[in-house]
Amino acid sequence: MRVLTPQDLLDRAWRDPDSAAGAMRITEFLTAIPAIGDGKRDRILAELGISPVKRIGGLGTRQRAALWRFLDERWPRLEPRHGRSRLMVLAGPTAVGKGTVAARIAAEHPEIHLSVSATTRPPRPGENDGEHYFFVDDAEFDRMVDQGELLEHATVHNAYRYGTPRAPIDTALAEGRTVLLEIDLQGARQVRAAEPTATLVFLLPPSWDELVHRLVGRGTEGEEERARRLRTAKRELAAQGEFDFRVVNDDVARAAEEVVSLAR
Ligand SMILES: Nc1ncnc2c1ncn2[C@@H]1O[C@H](COP(=O)(O)OP(=O)(O)OP(=O)(O)O)[C@@H](O)[C@H]1O
Ligand SMILES: Nc1nc2c(ncn2[C@@H]2O[C@H](COP(=O)(O)O)[C@@H](O)[C@H]2O)c(=O)[nH]1
Repeated sequence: MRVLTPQDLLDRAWRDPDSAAGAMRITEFLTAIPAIGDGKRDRILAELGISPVKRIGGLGTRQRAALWRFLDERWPRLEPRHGRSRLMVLAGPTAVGKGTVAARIAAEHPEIHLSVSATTRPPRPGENDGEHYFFVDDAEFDRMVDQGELLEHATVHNAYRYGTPRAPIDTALAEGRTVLLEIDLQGARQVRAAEPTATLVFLLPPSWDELVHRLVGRGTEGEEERARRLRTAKRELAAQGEFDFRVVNDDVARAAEEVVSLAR
C-alpha cells in the first residue's frame, strides 16, 4: 500500500473541510512531517504568512497555494494526487485570457513549467521567438510532425498550425514539475487521448459580450479573423463539459491562483 503523503492529507482536507483532516491545526500538520520540529514549524508559518491558529480546511486560496508550493519544493518527487499526472491543459475560447492567465502563473510560480508551442503563425509585435512561441515555417512544422517531436498539434481557427514540443515536457515531468499547456480544444482532446490522467481546465469568460470586448480590445486581428475566431469560440464553449474543471477569468490574479490550486 502507498504511504500517505502530506499532500494526500491536504487533498483530503480541502475536498472535505469538515473531515478530521480539515479540522487539523496547521501546527499539528507540520510537526507530523518528519524533520519539522516546533522551531522550524514557526519559521515555515511566518514564511508562508499563515497564522498558527488556522485549521487546514480553513486556509484561503493563496495560503493553500503557498503551502502546496512549499511541500512540492521540498518533496518534489512525491506521487501526484489521485493517479493524476502533473500534466495540465488550459484551454478556452479565443481572447478569454488563456495567454494572460498562463503568463501570470509562469511569473508567480516559476516551479511550474509553461510549455512553449511551435506555430506557423507570424509573430505579433512584441512576441519573441522561443519565448512566446517557436515561430517556424510549414516545412519545419512538417519535419517536427514527421519526427514525432510534437505531443499534439492542430490547425487552429482554420488558419495556422500549432503544436506542443514533446521533449521539454518530458524533461520537466521527469524532474517532478507540473507542466502547463495553453492550447486549443483539438489539442486538449489529443492530450486526453495520449495521457488520460492529465488535468484539463477550461477557462470561461464572465459573459459572451465580455469575450467579444476582449478580442476587439486586444486589437491584434482584423475583422475577418475576429469573426473566424468567434465562430470557433462558439464550438469551443459548447465542449466545456469535456473538461475536468471550469474557471471563470473575471480577474487574472484570482483565475491564475484557482488554476494553480487545481494543479495541486
Ligand atoms: N481577467 C481579465 N479581465 C480583463 N481583460 C482581460 C482579462 N484577462 C485577459 N484580458 C485581456 O483580454 C485580451 C485577450 O487575452 P489573451 O490574449 O490572453 O487571450 P487568449 O485566450 O490567449 O486568446 P487567443 O486564444 O486568441 O490567443 C487581452 O487584451 C488581455 O489583456
Ligand atoms: N493545439 C494547440 N493549440 C495551441 C498551441 N499553442 C497555442 N494554441 C492555441 O492557438 C490559439 C491561437 O493562439 P494565438 O497565439 O494565435 O492567439 C489559442 O487558442 C491557443 O491556445 C499548441 O501548441 N497546440
